[in-house]
Amino acid sequence: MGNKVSFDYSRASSFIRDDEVTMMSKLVLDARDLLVSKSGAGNDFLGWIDLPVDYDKEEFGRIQKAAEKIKGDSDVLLVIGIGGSYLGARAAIEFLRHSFYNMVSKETRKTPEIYFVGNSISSTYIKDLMDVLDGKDFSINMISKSGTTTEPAIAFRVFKKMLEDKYGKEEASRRIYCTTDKARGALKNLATEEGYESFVVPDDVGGRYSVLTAVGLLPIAVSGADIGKLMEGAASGRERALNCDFAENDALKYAAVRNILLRKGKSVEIVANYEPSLHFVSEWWKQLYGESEGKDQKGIYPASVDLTTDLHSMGQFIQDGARIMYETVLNVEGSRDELVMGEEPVDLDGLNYLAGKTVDFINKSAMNGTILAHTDGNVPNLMVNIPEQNEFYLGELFYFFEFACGISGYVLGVNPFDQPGVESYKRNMFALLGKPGYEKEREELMKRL
Ligand SMILES: O=P(O)(O)OC[C@H]1O[C@](O)(CO)[C@@H](O)[C@@H]1O
Repeated sequence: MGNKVSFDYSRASSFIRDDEVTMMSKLVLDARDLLVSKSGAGNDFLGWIDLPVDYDKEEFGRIQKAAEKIKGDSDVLLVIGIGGSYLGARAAIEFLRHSFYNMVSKETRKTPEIYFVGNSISSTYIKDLMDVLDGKDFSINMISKSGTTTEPAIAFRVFKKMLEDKYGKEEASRRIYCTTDKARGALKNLATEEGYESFVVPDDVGGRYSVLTAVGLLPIAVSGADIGKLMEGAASGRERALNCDFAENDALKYAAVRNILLRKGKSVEIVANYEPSLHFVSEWWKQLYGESEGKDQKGIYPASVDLTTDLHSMGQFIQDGARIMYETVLNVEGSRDELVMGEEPVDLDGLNYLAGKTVDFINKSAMNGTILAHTDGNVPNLMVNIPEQNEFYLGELFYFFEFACGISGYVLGVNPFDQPGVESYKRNMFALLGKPGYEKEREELMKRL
């Protein structure tokens, strides 16, 4: 087991020549210069680069205090947000805490149940969540950088009313925590007006790069995870990303290799995990790379599978379908818990050959067998090794992917820090909903429906 998050592309060596890596390393090093000198496209949004070492300590303390208050007075925390305003927190909590976090008893867990809402527009989901809250003390962390996103705003209106009906306006206002812009937006205005405790999404940190701000840190702290260790891990990832030469720099190597593969026609990257608790790390990663690189009719389509689960569904396509993808395995080297297979006196299920083996050994054998099978099926394999599931390594992992993403976007020739494409659906939705100011668009769209 290693002692850091690391990247290994040795199993893709039959698809990538050393001289290709040497050539690409020059582009990648230029991209790093562009990024750290803050002279490239999107340079208003590079606050995440130094966050692990240069964050607001006063606010960090307030986050920890707020988390303690929520732990003390709430059975449930609702986290309202969408995209970068929820995926990092959800990824971290699922990665770090019990697989059945909300279901284990409060005595064992010692922290509130945590539910995520405002990441869809489903009335069924909202109503069902209201049932879950029945009779429980709860608080809300409303997270929106812009403060105007429709999905979380709808959920907030519903649950704010529920909170006010239950506790009265004054106590409700002490149970609402807003994470938003420091000065602008409807949510900031509301927070100021109602006196909600507020945390800041810095101007120069975009949503998908915001997990190490209050956006991620407050819910993660409420779950009982150590946010100090998370920042330490990110600082270690930053140190290596900024200062190591190419040969020792995993983030640069990952950015280089994925651009080499793209230029060979591999336009889909499938991130694969073998631990269900990494499902939302993949979801977080998909937003990071999808919004950063998918523009100007370019980019690698970021996809994900949970294995071995999806070997029984998507496995067929990966092994044998159109050869458009490469696979990046998130390999947790040391499993958190050990389970040894027992021996049965009569071997009716035919599993006695596994007696005495750990379930993790079986999982790793499935992983290694799959990697070789997929490689034989012409799917280049990349590995991101994670020594174990703790806060430190998660911090390193977040930073590794964020840094590599900025570099990779520059090598691709796009601005990795904007997302102009996400406005189109919003324009149409507002027009169809009859939002003032969208009358002309509405007329046009109605003719097409
Ligand atoms: O935090 P906000 O402003 O509500 O945005 C949420 C998400 O919506 C997007 O702006 C896309 O519409 C993402 O980039 C962002 O993470």
